Amino acid sequence: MESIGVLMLIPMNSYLEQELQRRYNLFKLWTAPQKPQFIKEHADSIRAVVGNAFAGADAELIEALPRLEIVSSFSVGVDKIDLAKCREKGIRVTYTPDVLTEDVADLAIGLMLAVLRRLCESDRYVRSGKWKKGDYKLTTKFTGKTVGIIGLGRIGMAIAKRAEAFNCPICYYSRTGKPDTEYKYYPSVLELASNCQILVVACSLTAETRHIVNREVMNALGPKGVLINIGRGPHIDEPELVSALVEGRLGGAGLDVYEHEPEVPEELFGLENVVLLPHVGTATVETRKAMADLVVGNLEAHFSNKPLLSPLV
Ligand SMILES: O=CC(=O)O
Repeated sequence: MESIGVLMLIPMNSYLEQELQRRYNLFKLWTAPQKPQFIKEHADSIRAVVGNAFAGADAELIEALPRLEIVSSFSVGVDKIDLAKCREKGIRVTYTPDVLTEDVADLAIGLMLAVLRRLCESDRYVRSGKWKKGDYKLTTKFTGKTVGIIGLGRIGMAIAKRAEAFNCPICYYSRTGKPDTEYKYYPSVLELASNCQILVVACSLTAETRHIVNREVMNALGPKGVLINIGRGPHIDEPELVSALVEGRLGGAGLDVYEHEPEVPEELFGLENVVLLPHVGTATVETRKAMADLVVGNLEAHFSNKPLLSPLV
């Protein structure tokens, strides 16, 4: 039987790579010196693409792979995949929801604590020997702060549950109110930002949610407000974020994602009210293995004509 060709776009997880290699004819795009040439050469055998939060199947790649049947993303965010094109061509799309929800929500709470209690800055204070010359200054309490969540999906809800344990009142914005929660709903992000102390971006990135946090929203959050982003960089107007922080119009920020990763605006490096992480929301050994198993499980299901485990398209 002809072995099934699977194209992996970038290196993402060695266990996933191994498992794919055991089952399929795995093409690793990043190893090719001439990528377009490589795709052309193997287009006749590639039936699946595996991407992630950084690299997905765009229209050009989809057009270049006439036998493509499925895109299986090693991520919950699918903004790098041309979903409309996949629908149009009958290409299935799977992703990795649920298995990563806890890690991302944990990290969001970690960022809130890190920014308000200045955890990273105080760690630097100890390491640099400054403690010997005097105590670190007072910080801000987290327990009881009002947390506003943009997007009350799986991850948004998991953040809300965790923040509730810190006695934080919860409010949220989403396209429509959720009848099954008692959290306070605001019909606009501006109203949400005006009524919370910590604003968290937890929605998916679409044309509608790009720059959902703009200058006006940051001004509404204000000089004591804290912005947390565990969604995608383009949710926030980044140059506006930099000026709001530099000018003191925003109280602080905890960021796991950026508009042009891995580029991070250098103006942020010297700010003690900012915590910067390198897009690690799902980056634990346990969760990455569960994500890898789901990618492989979806491909196996597809190629044995069984129902997909986590289909999106
Ligand atoms: O950013 C991570 C993901 O989308 O899974």
